[in-house]
Amino acid sequence: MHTLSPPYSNALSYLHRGSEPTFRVVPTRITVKCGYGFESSSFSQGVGSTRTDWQRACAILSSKVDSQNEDSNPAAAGENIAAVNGHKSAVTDLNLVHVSGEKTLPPKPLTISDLSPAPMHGSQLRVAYQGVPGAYSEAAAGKAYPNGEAIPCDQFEVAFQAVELWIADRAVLPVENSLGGSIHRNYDLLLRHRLHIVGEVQLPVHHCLLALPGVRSEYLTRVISHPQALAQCEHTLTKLGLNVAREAVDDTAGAAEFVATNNLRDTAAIASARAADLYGLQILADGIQDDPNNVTRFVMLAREPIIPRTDRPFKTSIVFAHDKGTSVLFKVLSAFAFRNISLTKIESRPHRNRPIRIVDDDKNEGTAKHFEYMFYVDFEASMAEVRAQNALAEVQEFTSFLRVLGSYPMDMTPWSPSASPSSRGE
Ligand SMILES: O=C(O)C(=O)C[C@]1(C(=O)O)C=C[C@@H](O)C=C1
Repeated sequence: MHTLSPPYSNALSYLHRGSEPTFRVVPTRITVKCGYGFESSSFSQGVGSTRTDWQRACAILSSKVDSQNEDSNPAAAGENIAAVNGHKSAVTDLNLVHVSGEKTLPPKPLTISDLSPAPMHGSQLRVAYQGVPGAYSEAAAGKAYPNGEAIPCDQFEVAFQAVELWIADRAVLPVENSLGGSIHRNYDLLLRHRLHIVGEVQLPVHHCLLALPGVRSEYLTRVISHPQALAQCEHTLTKLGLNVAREAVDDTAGAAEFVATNNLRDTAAIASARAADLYGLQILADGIQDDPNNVTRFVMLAREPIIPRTDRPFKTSIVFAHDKGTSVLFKVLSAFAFRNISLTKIESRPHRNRPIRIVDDDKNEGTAKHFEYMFYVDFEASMAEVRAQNALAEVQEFTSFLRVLGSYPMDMTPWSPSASPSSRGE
């Protein structure tokens, strides 16, 4: 028998926990060594049409750029660690932030000026997302936090760390798409990091084929985009006669920006209409996703969980494993079925610590090699409901590892699929 990790170890203690930190450390002394300056873009703010424009307007939290700076400044190598007022962060593997010129100073105690109220009453939430302006993740961050300040990050992991290091207050990250399936990387990162899911947003994703002005589709030898976007448009590209090379890049808007800045007349990008505007590209084809109802589900992550409620529909996300492998799956799922709790998602990922279980057969017939999994389940109930607490108590008995990733309001916004070309009079 094992115990649930806080704050779910005891349903009552969970219910009585504060939902948001009352105070937070303001990272005024944290700098992001990205070479672009340290202003971040706001959702309401235009970012210009070229990379240079938006580089001026925002910083990408980039581990890559930081390591380039390291090369040019050998004295700083090995010192690129996160710090607030000289207090080093526990996380040192990504060179996310660097405090310059303070190498010899001992850590200073935090003072009252390092603390300020959580950004709940007027001040802007800083929301990390992966990609560059024009990415769907930026739109999802805007839907989740309409008055938030968008902070682009070059990798999913950087977005997680931005929240852990108080550079951002929330991260908004994709977990699954209705056509392309799960974004496995984020499932793995949810387990590796200690952030809590505090909400979800579902974003209709409407893809366009973008190219430089004047380029015709006959000239194209390559289409580039995020692998999910390429998967979501696979059949339509073929129907359009675009049997050209398809190459994966980090994000859809990054693909558009790459075509524009490198003046590539033989390459098209799959990205949003907003990316076309931002990077000065023309739309060769509109609505090229294979299904008009193409939706990506994003989760909102925070350092603290929210208090679960029962006055609106809630979802709870858990991850579990068992020493004896998949044999417990049926028992675990029956704990929900028995209480009429619907599951909305089930996903399995390789068990990180023990991906294979070797079992020698008693009858000397050989050795079975079982793959081991972590199971991720989303169910439609709030942790404030007794039936959910009882179900988890039962799941706990059947599993050797169980963690509640979050209990959060379901996205119930009215369905509005992205506008099709015909509905826009084209
Ligand atoms: O590349 C982007 O624009 C993203 O925001 C990433 C992403 C994803 O990871 O699935 C988000 C939504 C779409 O499904 C396509 C790509």
